[in-house]
Amino acid sequence: MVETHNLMTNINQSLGMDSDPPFHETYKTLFAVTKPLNNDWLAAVMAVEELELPSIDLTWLSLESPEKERCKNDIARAANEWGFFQVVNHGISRDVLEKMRDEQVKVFKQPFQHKCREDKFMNVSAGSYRWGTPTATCLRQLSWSEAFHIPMTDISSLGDTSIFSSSSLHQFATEVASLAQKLAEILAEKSGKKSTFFQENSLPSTCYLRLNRYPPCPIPLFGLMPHTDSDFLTVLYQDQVGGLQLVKDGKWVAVKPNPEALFINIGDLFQAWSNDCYKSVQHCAVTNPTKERFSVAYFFCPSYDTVIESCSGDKPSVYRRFSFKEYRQQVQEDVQNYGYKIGLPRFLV
Ligand SMILES: C=C1C[C@]23C[C@@]1(O)CC[C@H]2[C@@]12CC[C@H](O)[C@@](C)(C(=O)O1)[C@H]2[C@@H]3C(=O)O
Ligand SMILES: O=C(O)CCC(=O)C(=O)O
Ligand SMILES: [Fe+2]
Repeated sequence: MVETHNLMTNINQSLGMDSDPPFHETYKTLFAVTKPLNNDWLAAVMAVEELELPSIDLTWLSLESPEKERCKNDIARAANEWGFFQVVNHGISRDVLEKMRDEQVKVFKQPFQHKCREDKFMNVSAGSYRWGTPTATCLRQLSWSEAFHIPMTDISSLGDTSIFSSSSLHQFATEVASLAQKLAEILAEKSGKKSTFFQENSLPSTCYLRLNRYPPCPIPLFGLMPHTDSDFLTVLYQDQVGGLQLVKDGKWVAVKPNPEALFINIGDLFQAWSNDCYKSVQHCAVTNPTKERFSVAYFFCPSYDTVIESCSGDKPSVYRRFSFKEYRQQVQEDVQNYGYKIGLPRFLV
């Protein structure tokens, strides 16, 4: 592993690729102590079956026909059985998606030192650029990726001094936000909850975009550690490379990429609010040995003081009442204290 590390460092330096975060240098001791081929988890990560997620054609939603109701039912069923699905004919044009991707590629190509700057150059809140896992004590705990967390409020105020082109991000974020809202309302209606809840409680200030880049990695690692999302739902726009995996019926499966689709997953808040009707499933990203991979996630969140009441019909509440603020704080505290998120089990009745 030490040789691989040296080789990669030399290649990167000779090609002048100083946009990559210094993964090899920073984690060289972890590379030195891990024997990848003997690790079951590495083998498991690589040897999973590739599946196509349930695909839902949103064209039907704009037609007043029996198919509209069938489409809504398909969305609810996928959220219940998989917690994940893909949508096609989602109404976001190829042009908007391509501009977003071009922007993302351009921003990550900036020299590493620039990406770390927290001034007008990036013009996003401090701490929005992250890479690797500072607390990792073995390769298994390392996320081999870099990311920008951009709150929606920052997107609307990006100025000309920022490296981000505000129009590409703004247009993408606005359209994805309205898609998220539409899907959330359908899911609320189908689980017997109030569908106006999201108009009342979702504020752009808490929603955010996460721009992910997964550099190629010589050995199989997590690009993003297994986790569930802490929001209501997430819309993911990913490229063709593949690497997203999720748990289905207790087994890790790989998601087949689809350039025509956006990928939707249920977050913890929806699982709690729907009283376990919809599933917030564990997912992760794995690295590719030769190709870099890009994805953008939009996290649909309510305002911090929104109270999540877990109830549906006659079924007793699975979770106690909690506010989004309380949930976020608990997740942050757990990540800090234990290095991982505990999530919903903390809020069981
Ligand atoms: C170390 C961690 C930070 C994170 C929770 C986790 O245990 C693993 C994944 C991280 C992630 C990725 C998606 C979302 O941005 C996030 C808020 C989430 O729910 O899982 C973050 C968590 C975080 O930043 O606190
Ligand atoms: O990049 C991916 O495929 C997954 C990203 C993700 O899960 C996240 O950003 O929360
Ligand atoms: Fe996620």
